[in-house]
Amino acid sequence: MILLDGKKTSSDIKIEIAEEVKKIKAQGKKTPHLAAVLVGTDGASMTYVGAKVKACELVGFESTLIELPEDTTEEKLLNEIEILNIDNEIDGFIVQLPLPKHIDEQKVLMAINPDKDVDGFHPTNVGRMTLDLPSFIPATPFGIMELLERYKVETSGANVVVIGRSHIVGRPMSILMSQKRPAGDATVTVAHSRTKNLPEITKKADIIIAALGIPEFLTGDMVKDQVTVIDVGITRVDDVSKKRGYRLAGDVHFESVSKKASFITPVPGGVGPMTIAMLLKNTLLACSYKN
Ligand SMILES: Nc1nc2c(c(=O)[nH]1)N[C@@H](CN(C=O)c1ccc(C(=O)N[C@@H](CCC(=O)O)C(=O)O)cc1)CN2
Repeated sequence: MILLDGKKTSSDIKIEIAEEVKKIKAQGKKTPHLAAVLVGTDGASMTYVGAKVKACELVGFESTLIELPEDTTEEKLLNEIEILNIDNEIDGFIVQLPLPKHIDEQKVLMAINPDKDVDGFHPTNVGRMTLDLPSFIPATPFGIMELLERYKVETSGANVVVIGRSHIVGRPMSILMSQKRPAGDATVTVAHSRTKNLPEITKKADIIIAALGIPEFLTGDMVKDQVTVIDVGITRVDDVSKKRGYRLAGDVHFESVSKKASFITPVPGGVGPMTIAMLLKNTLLACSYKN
């Protein structure tokens, strides 16, 4: 079993990006600048936005963090987005999800200028990606594709099962893996909460992408030997034996599945860090349009 090491791979990518930034600065060109908008004080969201800001510092990007209170109105948030849309210093920005329930997420994401939408969530970028046109690819799917490619996992003609159909992971993954691209050309099945006899489907999969947000849902008896498993899930499960009072669990029961898998991502240290690295790659691309 080979571990698809997202922590090491994301570090390699950040080193590559840092080298690119040094060249950009040496040429007197604009330094990439990423902004992040955080609404509220959800612990996980604060961790992830903090990691994005720290990653920017590491590679030499400029970064701006806008923190708004939990009770921020939708109108106030939309105003902040419009300010970022017209600020030429900002190359790309993200609005950290999830948003508080009183705010319409889709309306907020559609307010982001597609040319600055480094999350790749705007319908324009989703449409462009679907039509094989240059676009920002959502960071988590982008990171999964990069992992599969760098570890040379065979995907052409493979039976891929994507479990979960979210707009930010499952849906784009199903599109990307079916496209003619490195780590693509697969035959894709999208499973979800309404899928019947899921174990019969997963047992036939060469590659499984688990992105449904149910801790340790996928177990060893649900997969075949030599399967490749990508665990997108990350749930904080109470665990008093841990310093932080919780442990991180993926959607995959690692102990039983890793006994059968040929490749598997760990949680933590798999897809998560890749999400951060690929967001930086999207920001570098956004900035390149100006340089
Ligand atoms: N605007 C966005 N919101 C959210 C996105 C996104 O891509 N754009 N994705 C997720 C959260 N996410 C990025 O924001 C994210 C999740 C996990 C990690 C990560 O590195 N996890 C570590 C463990 C971190 C911890 O200690 O909890 C790991 O898996 O090793 C990075 C980014 C939802 N929101």
